[in-house]
Amino acid sequence: MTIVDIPGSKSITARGLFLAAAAHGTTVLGRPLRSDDSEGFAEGLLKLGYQVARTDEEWTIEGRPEGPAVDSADVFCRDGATTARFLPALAAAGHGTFRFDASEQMRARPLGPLTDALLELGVDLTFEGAPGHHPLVVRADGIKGGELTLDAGLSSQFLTALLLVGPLTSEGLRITVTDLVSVPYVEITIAMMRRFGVEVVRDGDTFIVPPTPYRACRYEIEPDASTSSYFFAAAALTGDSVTVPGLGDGALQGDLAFVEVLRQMGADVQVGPDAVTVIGTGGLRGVTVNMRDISDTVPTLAAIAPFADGPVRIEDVYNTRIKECDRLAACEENLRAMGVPVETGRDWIEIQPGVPTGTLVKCRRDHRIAMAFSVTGLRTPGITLDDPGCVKKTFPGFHDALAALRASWGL
Ligand SMILES: O=C(O)C1=C[C@@H](OP(=O)(O)O)[C@@H](O)[C@H](O)C1
Ligand SMILES: C=C(OP(=O)(O)O)C(=O)O
Repeated sequence: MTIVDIPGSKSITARGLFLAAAAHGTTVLGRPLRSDDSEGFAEGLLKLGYQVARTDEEWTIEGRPEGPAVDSADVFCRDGATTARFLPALAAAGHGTFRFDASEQMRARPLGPLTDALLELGVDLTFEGAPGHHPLVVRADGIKGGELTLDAGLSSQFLTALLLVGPLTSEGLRITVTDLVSVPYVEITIAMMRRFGVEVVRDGDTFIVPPTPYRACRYEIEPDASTSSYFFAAAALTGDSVTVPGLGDGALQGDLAFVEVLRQMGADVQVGPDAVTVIGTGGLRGVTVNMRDISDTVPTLAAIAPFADGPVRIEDVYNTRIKECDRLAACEENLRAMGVPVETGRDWIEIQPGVPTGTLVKCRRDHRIAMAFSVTGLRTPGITLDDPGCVKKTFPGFHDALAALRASWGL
C-alpha cells in the first residue's frame, strides 16, 4: 500500500480566502494549497489591501467585511479562473477603482455571464478589450442586491462568485439559474458559506442568499480530489494500490467521484471515513460515463482509457473545451500521436483500446494534460512533456510525487 500526500484543494483554498477576507474576525486556513493558482489568489487579496500571512502549514487572514483596504489596485489574476472570477465580485462590494487582468490564457476564457450579472446589479464595470473578458475595471461603490437570472452553463464559477458576494450586498441576492454545470462545486461553495455563518436557501433553480454577515473560523482544507485522480488512476492502471489520507466519505469535493468511475472499470475502491484507497486489479473495463459533474478528471480518464478492454466514452463535457485549453482537442491530439484511435464531438470523446507509443505530449500550458499523460507514461516508455513546468498551477511537486510512486512500485 502506497500512501500519497496530496496538497490541499484548490477550490477550497480559493473559497476559504474569499470568505476569510469578507468575514468579521481572523480566519486561519489549515493546510492550504501552495500553488500558482492559490498563491495568485492570495497575492490578489494583498493587492486589495487585505492582510494575509502565509506559512506552509496555515494562512491567516484578517477579515474586512467593508471591502478592500485600498481605494485603487491593479490585480493580475495569472491563469486562475477562481481568482479571475471571484475577486472582481469581492471588489465590487467594496469602494474604489480596481483593475483586473490575467494571462493570455485566462483572458481568452469567458466572464460575460458574471459581468452581465454584476452590471445588472448596478456595478460600474468596463472592459478594456473584448467585452466579457479581462482586462476589466470595477468602479465599486457597494452592491444593493436583488434578483437575477444567470446562465452558468459554461462555468459554475459565475454562480459561485455571486453566491459568495451575496451576503456582502445590502439586501441579499436571489439568483435563478437557467443552466448549470459542475454542480458539486456549487455545493462546496454553499457548505463553506455555512461554515462561515451564512445559510443559502435553494428552491429548485433559485438560490437565495441573505445579507447575513460572515463570521471568521478556523478551517482545515482537505486534500485536492482532482489532483488525487492522477494517483488513483496510476494504481488502477498498474495493478498497485494508492491511499490518500484526509479524503473520505465526508469529503466536500465532487471530483472524488472519479474513484467510482475506476470502480466501474474494475478497480477495487475503498472509501473510508478518513482515507480513500484504490487498488488495481490487473485489468480495466471499457465504460461510458457522463462527466458533467467532474469534468476536471476527463483528461485523467482519457489518459488511461487506451488500456481498457473496450471503448471509453466520456459524455456531456462541452465546457472542458474552455478550460486552460480545449481539453477534448488536447486529449485527441495526444492520443492520436500515440497511435490510439480516438474520436471527439462537440461535448464528447471516445477512445478505443490501443497500445500507446512514446511521444512528446503537447501540454498546451494545461497542468491537467501534463499530469494525466504522465500517468500514461507509467505503462508507456518514451512519454515526455513539452512543458513539464505547467503543473505549477495546482501541484508544483507533481513530478517528484510521481517519481516517488514509481520508485516505491519499482517502475
Ligand atoms: O469553482 C471551482 O473551484 C471550480 C469549478 C470548476 O469549473 P467550472 O464550473 O468552470 O466547470 C472546475 O473545473 C475548476 O477547476 C474549479
Ligand atoms: C479548470 C481548472 O481551473 P480553473 O477553471 O479554476 O482555472 C482546473 O484546475 O482544471
